[in-house]
Amino acid sequence: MSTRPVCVLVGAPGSGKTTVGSALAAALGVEFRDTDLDIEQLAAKPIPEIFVDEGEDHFRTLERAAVAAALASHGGVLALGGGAILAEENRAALIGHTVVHLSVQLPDAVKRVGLGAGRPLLAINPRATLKHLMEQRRPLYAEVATATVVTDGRTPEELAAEIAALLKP
Ligand SMILES: Nc1ncnc2c1ncn2[C@@H]1O[C@H](COP(=O)(O)OP(=O)(O)OP(=O)(O)O)[C@@H](O)[C@H]1O
Ligand SMILES: O=C(O)C1=C[C@@H](O)[C@@H](O)[C@H](O)C1
Ligand SMILES: [Mg+2]
Repeated sequence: MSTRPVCVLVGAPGSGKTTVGSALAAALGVEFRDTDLDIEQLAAKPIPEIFVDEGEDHFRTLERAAVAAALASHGGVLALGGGAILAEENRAALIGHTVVHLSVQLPDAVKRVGLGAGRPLLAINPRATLKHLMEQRRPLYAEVATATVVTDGRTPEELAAEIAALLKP
């Protein structure tokens, strides 16, 4: 039998995929994996450096490979990068998986992301760029999601408990 994630988390930057995903994995007693971290380990450098040195297209190529590998081999909670759903190949690969969309509105996303360093796509005019990214991607998150959890004003622990309850058969 092939291994598949118990849950895949998707959502905008700052939606809490990494934070809630770690808490959810701990609550379920399974491993947490994050394709952003997989890519950084494979490239042996942080994502902002990949964007600067090789460009976004190269990052997206690494990301498609990381998503396919993780979906095929990870049995725990899997967080995808915020832009992974842009690739049709990734959206198709998610069909048949349990995919939770962590939804967030702009005010909470801005508070959480902080509009500082570390997110290369938000380097210029961060608030307007984040707003645009979120509007462009909202239908794509909805397309792949089997459930949507509203995260605004809620703690990562509350959200992890809610998702754990959703996953119960
Ligand atoms: N529900 C929440 N309430 C308050 N703060 C949160 C919540 N979820 C995440 N945060 C905080 O927001 C910041 C961003 O969270 P996180 O890195 O988990 O987002 P992400 O969805 O993984 O983003 P990215 O797409 O950039 O990987 C972190 O500092 C985290 O502690
Ligand atoms: O929203 C995005 O496109 C990104 C989000 C992060 O998770 C990283 O995957 C990277 O910074 C790109
Ligand atoms: Mg993350």
